[in-house]
Amino acid sequence: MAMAESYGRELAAAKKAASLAARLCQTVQKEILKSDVQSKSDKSPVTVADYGSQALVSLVLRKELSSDSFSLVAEEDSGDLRKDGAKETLKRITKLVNDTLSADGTYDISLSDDDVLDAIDSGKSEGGPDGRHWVLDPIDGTKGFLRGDQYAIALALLDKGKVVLGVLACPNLPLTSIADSNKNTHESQVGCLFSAKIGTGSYMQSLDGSAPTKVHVSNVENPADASFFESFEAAHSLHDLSSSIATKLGVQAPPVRIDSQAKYGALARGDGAIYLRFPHKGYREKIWDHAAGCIVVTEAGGIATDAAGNDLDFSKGRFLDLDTGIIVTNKKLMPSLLNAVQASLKEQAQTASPL
Ligand SMILES: Nc1ncnc2c1ncn2[C@@H]1O[C@H](COP(=O)(O)OS(=O)(=O)O)[C@@H](OP(=O)(O)O)[C@H]1O
Ligand SMILES: [Mg+2]
Ligand SMILES: [Mg+2]
Ligand SMILES: [Mg+2]
Repeated sequence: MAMAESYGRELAAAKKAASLAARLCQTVQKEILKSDVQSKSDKSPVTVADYGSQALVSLVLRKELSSDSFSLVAEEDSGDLRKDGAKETLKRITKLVNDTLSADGTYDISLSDDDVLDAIDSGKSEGGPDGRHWVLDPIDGTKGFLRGDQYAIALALLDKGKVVLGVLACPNLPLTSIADSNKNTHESQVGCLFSAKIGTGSYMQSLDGSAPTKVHVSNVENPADASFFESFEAAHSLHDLSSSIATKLGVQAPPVRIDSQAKYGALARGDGAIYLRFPHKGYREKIWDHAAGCIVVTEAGGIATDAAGNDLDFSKGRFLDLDTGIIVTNKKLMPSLLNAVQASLKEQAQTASPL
């Protein structure tokens, strides 16, 4: 087709789905009970809110778009919920989903436990380079969520392997900049919804429903004035490597540690200028941890690449196939950031003890 796709209906559906999921997560975060936390086979935490959020997003997307070719690549699956002993947890998830739907009032439906399991399992797609695939992280930053800190509901759409739209709901992110966080965290209202569609820019609105306003990455050119974000969890990124890169680049300010793809949202509106993510060797990045964040930042005028400067490739299935790490910044800082990254990686390789 010669005419460019507009993806308007899809973006509206994605915003609706992520906002409803955010509401469910907020309900759970208010009353987090220890018993709500399950441990997946890889020992990472998963809560009733992760499952509930995934079920809700899947349901809303299918209701809003009623397409036969629905494909969803999502983090969670129902395996653990189908086990003996998970009945109560499943009931709680079903109730959370139904309560959220009925409070919203758009859809006059009530889901059974089986409907919820099926909705969760609609996220088993493998993605890939052909056709359209939704990509969902029902809660990104589950550890942050459990601490009462930052987390995000991250939803994106791939079309022929490219991210064409993304939304990030960040229920605990202040509407005003977190750069000067000591100053205003107490007064500032929280709950941001970022959204981006290819070729049309990035927007932010309040999760409570204000009008969207356009956001832009920081235009800092001098690294001395730049601040950078990295994962809160040291296990998720090599903090020593980031600090060596920052020193080489001439960054003065200490890193701002923040959970989840809220980092991409904060960067897209210029709260900080650089996001560095260097997982431990052997960790494979998943597409749902970056797809939405990536388009929110690039449509705000930024760039996200791997440590070699290559664009992130979301067309390879559930994993991102990349060289070493992910770096995100504005266009002016990228060349010097890439140099500093390469130099630090080289040093690291030289000092690593030979086998
Ligand atoms: N070892 C390791 N290395 C790198 N990344 C990992 C690792 N373990 C987990 N994860 C993924 O990190 C996601 C959380 O995002 P962040 O690291 O940005 O935030 S946080 O500070 O850790 O909360 C987190 O996403 P969620 O599981 O959705 O919370 C994981 O996909
Ligand atoms: Mg997880
Ligand atoms: Mg995640
Ligand atoms: Mg998650």
